[in-house]
Amino acid sequence: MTTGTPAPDPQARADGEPSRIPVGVLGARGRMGTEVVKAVNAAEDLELVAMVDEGDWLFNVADAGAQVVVDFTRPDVVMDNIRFCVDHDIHCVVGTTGFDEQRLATVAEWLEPKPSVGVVIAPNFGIGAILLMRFAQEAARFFPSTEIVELHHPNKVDAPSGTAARTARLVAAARRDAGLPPPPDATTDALPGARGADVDGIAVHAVRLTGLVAHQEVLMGAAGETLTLRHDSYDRASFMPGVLLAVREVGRRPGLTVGLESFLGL
Ligand SMILES: NC(=O)C1=CN([C@@H]2O[C@H](COP(=O)(O)OP(=O)(O)OC[C@H]3O[C@@H](n4cnc5c(N)ncnc54)[C@H](OP(=O)(O)O)[C@@H]3O)[C@@H](O)[C@H]2O)C=CC1
Ligand SMILES: O=C(O)C1=N[C@H](C(=O)O)C[C@H](O)C1
Repeated sequence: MTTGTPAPDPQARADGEPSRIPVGVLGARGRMGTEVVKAVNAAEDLELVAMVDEGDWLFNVADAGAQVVVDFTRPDVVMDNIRFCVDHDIHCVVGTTGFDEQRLATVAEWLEPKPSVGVVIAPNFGIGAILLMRFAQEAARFFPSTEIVELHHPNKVDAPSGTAARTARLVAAARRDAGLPPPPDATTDALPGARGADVDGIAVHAVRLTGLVAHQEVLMGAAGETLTLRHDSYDRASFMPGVLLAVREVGRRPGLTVGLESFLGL
């Protein structure tokens, strides 16, 4: 340990005031973007410097000096946004869904020549949802049957949800690690779609319903018993503590981080 005068903070302001992290928001007029703008404005250590929506000039975030960009846009545009930010040495916190292994590998490749840039991609910033994924992973090996039901507001563009897809992959991996065979619940005669989508061998069912926000159940079954894990986001405010944590931490986590688990010490 060294003693004496601490090294100067490269972000410290000349007037001695604590510096604030300049943040840009992509998808700023959307359901999530609106909430992020409010949360950033309310945080004393963050400064909203750019709001970009469809049709706006993406260069605004670079021109405004954003050090961190938060992206809640759409699966079909998010890759271009990340590419732009990485190229301009801007850290990214990405909540937009639609990431498969191939997309994640592409982002990791873009980051290779940029050793100081961090990108966090998390399908869900809700603490309860992250814990549900962890609990499902833990329980997976004890139950031969597992299915997932995700329930969302009717304006959601993608199905199944990014959270459900990641939960299915995590559960499937835990089952494989434990040597479990695929769930034994095949149906010989089903209308197409009735048994949900197959994500890594796990059936995922998507409900869209006016009145809902974001909800997920993981159902597990063994002889004579079931376990149901459920999480409910009743308000998009539920995602904000996780988003702000990622904004504050991403600069200290270069490279690609998938999921917020490691930021929570999980
Ligand atoms: N990780 C998490 O915790 C969460 C993730 N999500 C995910 O976030 C994403 C957004 O969800 P939500 O806010 O409900 O969706 P919205 O449709 O309400 O918001 C998306 C916004 O992005 C805008 N947009 C479209 N293209 C661009 C672009 N090229 N540049 C900048 N902005 C653009 C849209 O504009 P326009 O409407 O004009 O097209 C819209 O304002 C989804 O993928 C969703 O699944 C949602 C909740 C939590
Ligand atoms: O679109 C949404 O609303 C949500 N999207 C994310 C997902 O697809 O998992 C997270 C949350 O479920 C809300």
